[in-house]
Amino acid sequence: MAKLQVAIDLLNIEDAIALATKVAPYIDIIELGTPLIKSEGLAGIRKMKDAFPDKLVLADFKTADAGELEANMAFGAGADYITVLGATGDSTIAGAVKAAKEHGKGVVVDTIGVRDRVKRAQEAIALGAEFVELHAGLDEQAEEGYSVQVLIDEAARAGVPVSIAGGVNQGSIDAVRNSGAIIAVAGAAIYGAEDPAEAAKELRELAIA
Ligand SMILES: O=C([C@H](O)CO)[C@H](O)[C@H](O)COP(=O)(O)O
Repeated sequence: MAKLQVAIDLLNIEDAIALATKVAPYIDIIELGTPLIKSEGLAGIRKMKDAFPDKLVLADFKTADAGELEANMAFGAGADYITVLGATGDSTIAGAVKAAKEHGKGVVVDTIGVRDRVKRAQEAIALGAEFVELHAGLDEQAEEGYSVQVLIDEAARAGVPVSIAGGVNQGSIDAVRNSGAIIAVAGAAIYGAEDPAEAAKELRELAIA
């Protein structure tokens, strides 16, 4: 696996920066989760990028419309990546990709709510997305019978660059790596850990094992 991404689903940017400070040595991409962005806005993105100029910062906008406009907002605030929903129309993805090219940044297409994630991932890459996040969100994870294994199996079949997000932890990261995913995304496994730095270190070691 090439990279480890921490998804920060906290609501306060000071807490988020404090967490990122602890885990930064083990992390490649710092994600401001959707609730954090809704809480702190574009100023939160700017504060995070200013605190970590050498890290890639991902703004989890989950954009559903006005792709070019929202991507310009995220990149203008310092984000390196923006997420756009795969469930939305091709023109929204294409608009965000246009903005990304102008800024020298990247679009990540999030498969939340998409029925055929593999097919949509292939379409999103053809539209110019840098990679696709095969993602089961927090609500889907809470549904009975959910297992991250479904995403791992899809990553192995996708044939395009993907990350996996949706309950990735120390128990599953080995399989995530072997699936061919280029990025493992871990949220609760890090921010919910008693010792987030130790959790991130462990995930990093398992990710490159
Ligand atoms: O994107 C996420 C979710 O939609 C809330 O914003 C999570 O950050 C993502 O699912 C990763 O978090 P974990 O599932 O806790 O690893």
